[in-house]
Amino acid sequence: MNIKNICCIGAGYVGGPTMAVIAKQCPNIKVTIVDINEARIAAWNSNNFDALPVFEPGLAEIVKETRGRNLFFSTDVNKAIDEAEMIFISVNTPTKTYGKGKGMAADLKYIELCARQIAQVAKEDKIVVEKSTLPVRTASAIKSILDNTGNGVQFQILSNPEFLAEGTAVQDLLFPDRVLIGGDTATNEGQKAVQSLVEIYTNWIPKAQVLTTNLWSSELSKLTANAFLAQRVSSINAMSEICEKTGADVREVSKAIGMDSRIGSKFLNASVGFGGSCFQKDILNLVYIAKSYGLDEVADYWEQVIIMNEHQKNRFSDNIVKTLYNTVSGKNIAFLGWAFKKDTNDTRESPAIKVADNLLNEQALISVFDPKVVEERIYADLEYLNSRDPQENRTLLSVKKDQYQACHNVHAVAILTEWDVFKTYDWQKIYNGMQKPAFIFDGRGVLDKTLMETIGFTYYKIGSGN
Ligand SMILES: NC(=O)C1=CN([C@@H]2O[C@H](COP(=O)(O)OP(=O)(O)OC[C@H]3O[C@@H](n4cnc5c(N)ncnc54)[C@H](O)[C@@H]3O)[C@@H](O)[C@H]2O)C=CC1
Ligand SMILES: O=C(O)[C@H]1O[C@H](OP(=O)(O)OP(=O)(O)OC[C@H]2O[C@@H](n3ccc(=O)[nH]c3=O)[C@H](O)[C@@H]2O)[C@H](O)[C@@H](O)[C@@H]1O
Repeated sequence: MNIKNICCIGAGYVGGPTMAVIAKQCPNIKVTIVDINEARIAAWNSNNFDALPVFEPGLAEIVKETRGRNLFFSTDVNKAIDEAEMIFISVNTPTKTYGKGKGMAADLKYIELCARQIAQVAKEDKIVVEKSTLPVRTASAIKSILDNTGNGVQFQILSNPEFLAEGTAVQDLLFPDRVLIGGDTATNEGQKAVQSLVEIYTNWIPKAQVLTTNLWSSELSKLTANAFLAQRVSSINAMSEICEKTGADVREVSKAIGMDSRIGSKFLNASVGFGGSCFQKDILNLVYIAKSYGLDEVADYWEQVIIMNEHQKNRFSDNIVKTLYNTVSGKNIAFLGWAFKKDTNDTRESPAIKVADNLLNEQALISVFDPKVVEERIYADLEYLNSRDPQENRTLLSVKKDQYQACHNVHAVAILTEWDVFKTYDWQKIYNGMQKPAFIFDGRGVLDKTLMETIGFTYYKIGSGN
């Protein structure tokens, strides 16, 4: 089946970039991205390309090229569903904050609402594609909702999880390691639906990299990939603590083990902890699934990845307090970076939030500078934790327009995100403006130790034992 009209429900970090790249690579397909969030759609439609809702290198150029040609953003969800032959569901699937599975299971209410809306609106056969990350076997729940409308419309469900990482989304979408498509292997219709999605991707991706599986393998592979990636970060972070006690350097250890081709060199950067909207959520979801099948040892094994990550964030703030003579009350600490990684404005589950919260509990005064994150986002992140009165957050923490303002007169600088630009700052100037002794706590290992110590800083680098 030659697809000509696609719709994507959810104009977020995944829906926006993913569909923009499909529109770019398939000029003959009309792609409409819909969302109930009017402000988000207005921002996608804005002519201020610096203010698109998602900042990703290269994305604004693609939106400029395709928007109005074959890429459209709209709040008219029903119309887009009605017109599309293939509907991607790319809505959020956060950790449940209520009821059964609270704090662990994925909240599928947005997915279910989409399925019900598709069921209600569709008058012709449709292919429904799970783009969101979902618990294994969700496709059967979606199918059950869609098949019980009684209007005779036939639906095929595909699983097509997204593996892009933020900050490199466009490159990841243009040159993915693989694309995964799961479908119904038992019927011809199921396999035809799989092929129609394969045909879309093979417009720019070599066929050998488009992998097809059954639905459940596809759904579970996404959770598995994120669990393995997060596990690597927790594993190297665990080693970073041993390095600090023993005089080893975690960067040397990473290099040494990464040269073993069985281990590989990627994803071995020790850090103040992993963040992002998905690693924690997806592992918690995996833990919940394992528990629900009575697989307690499996659940405990994966839960340890999260426990280690929490420990890494807490030990970073504990170390700041301990080094600053066991109290930070009334002391000024600059945060460079708030995003959960470089090259994104996304702050979801950023380790900076937890580290700030810990230090605010100790009555520190924090000034933050991040090249891409806006002030209100930072306050919203803190307010979400509900640790103190929102006004108190605004009194204790201020957001600065540049790095020199943020670091002026502070006792310590903490680096929370690995923005490349931090390396280019005039660190002598920063040192001159600070209280002495001047401390740097480099939670991402981005600065040069020798240079910092020559300037006069007392410099702590995560995972460095000397
Ligand atoms: N953020 C990332 O880098 C990645 C995320 N994922 C997965 O993709 C999914 C989406 O994630 P994000 O794009 O980050 O979420 P997001 O929160 O940025 O975007 C989701 C959008 O869906 C909209 N939405 C929710 N319910 C809707 C409905 N019924 N009708 C219309 N719009 C609706 C929301 O208003 C929101 O704009 C999640 O399952 C996530 O786990 C997968 C790979 C990467
Ligand atoms: O499902 C998702 O949402 C996505 O989750 C991650 O992508 P993302 O969270 O955008 O970014 P990563 O590059 O994976 O970084 C996640 C966190 O781990 C940290 N990290 C990563 C690598 C590393 O070596 N060390 C480290 O601390 C990063 O700083 C960041 O806080 C996966 O890499 C994507 O494949 C997946 O699609």
